[in-house]
Amino acid sequence: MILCAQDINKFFYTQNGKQIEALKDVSLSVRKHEFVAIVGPSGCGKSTLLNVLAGLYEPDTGQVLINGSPSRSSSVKRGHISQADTLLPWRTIMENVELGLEIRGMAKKERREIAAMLIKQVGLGGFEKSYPFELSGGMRKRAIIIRTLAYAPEIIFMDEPFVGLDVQSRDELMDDILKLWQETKKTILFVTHDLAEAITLADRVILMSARPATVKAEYLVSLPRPRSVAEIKFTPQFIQLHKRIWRDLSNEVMKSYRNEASS
Ligand SMILES: Nc1ncnc2c1ncn2[C@@H]1O[C@H](COP(=O)(O)OP(=O)(O)OP(=O)(O)O)[C@@H](O)[C@H]1O
Repeated sequence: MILCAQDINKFFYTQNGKQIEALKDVSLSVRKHEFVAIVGPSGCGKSTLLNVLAGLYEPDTGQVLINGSPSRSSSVKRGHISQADTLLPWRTIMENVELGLEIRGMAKKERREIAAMLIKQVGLGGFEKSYPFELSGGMRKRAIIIRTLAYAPEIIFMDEPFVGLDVQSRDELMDDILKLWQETKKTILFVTHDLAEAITLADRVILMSARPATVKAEYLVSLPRPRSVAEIKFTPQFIQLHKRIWRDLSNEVMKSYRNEASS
């Protein structure tokens, strides 16, 4: 196991002192090279869980181990891709993609080679000298993803990276992620509210309950790889699995509505 979370509990406090229980007794583990998607009702605690797993938030109780060491002090290189557009507007695409390598002190020639290879791999060749504002939303997301891949993290945490993209750009980006994952076999933890996205990409889908989030169920996605985003959703296995998880997810969404109505 590359990542192991045991009995995680996490609370927040609002400005008027109200306690919000975000995570309750969450335990899960992730194998090296595995692609795991986390789904659940809106507001259940998915992002909080990802941030705790990535070591960005300290849990109130429980622990997260990455390669056997506490997540916050582990030396395992990790990448984090959030919903936000985090490209630096004053740097070209090449300069953005090589940013992590530059911070780590890699020589210019070497980092340019790595960045140029990744830029070509995701079809951004020709845009090396462009600035982020000159690219479409999908192209910018691609640049963000390869900027993370450039410094070769062992494990990547992705929080709804396709938010705000149109369907076509999202599908293209999913194909890119599938291809890059197939080639690099990184360990990926991916949070999404879109079940089809989760099944298309992942080896395993973890369903979180309505808040406070606990692990409600896990589903193995044994669809063959390589996968094509355009075709996979029409296969009987995909439809069957989607129906099964959808039923369980809908129950949690209804619970979440009821909780909101009664609070
Ligand atoms: N920094 C914070 N301070 C206070 N409350 C917070 C904080 N971060 C999250 N919360 C609360 O914790 C709960 C879980 O939030 P979280 O963002 O993890 O859910 P989510 O499942 O990722 O939501 P969505 O699907 O809408 O993105 C929510 O009730 C949210 O308001």
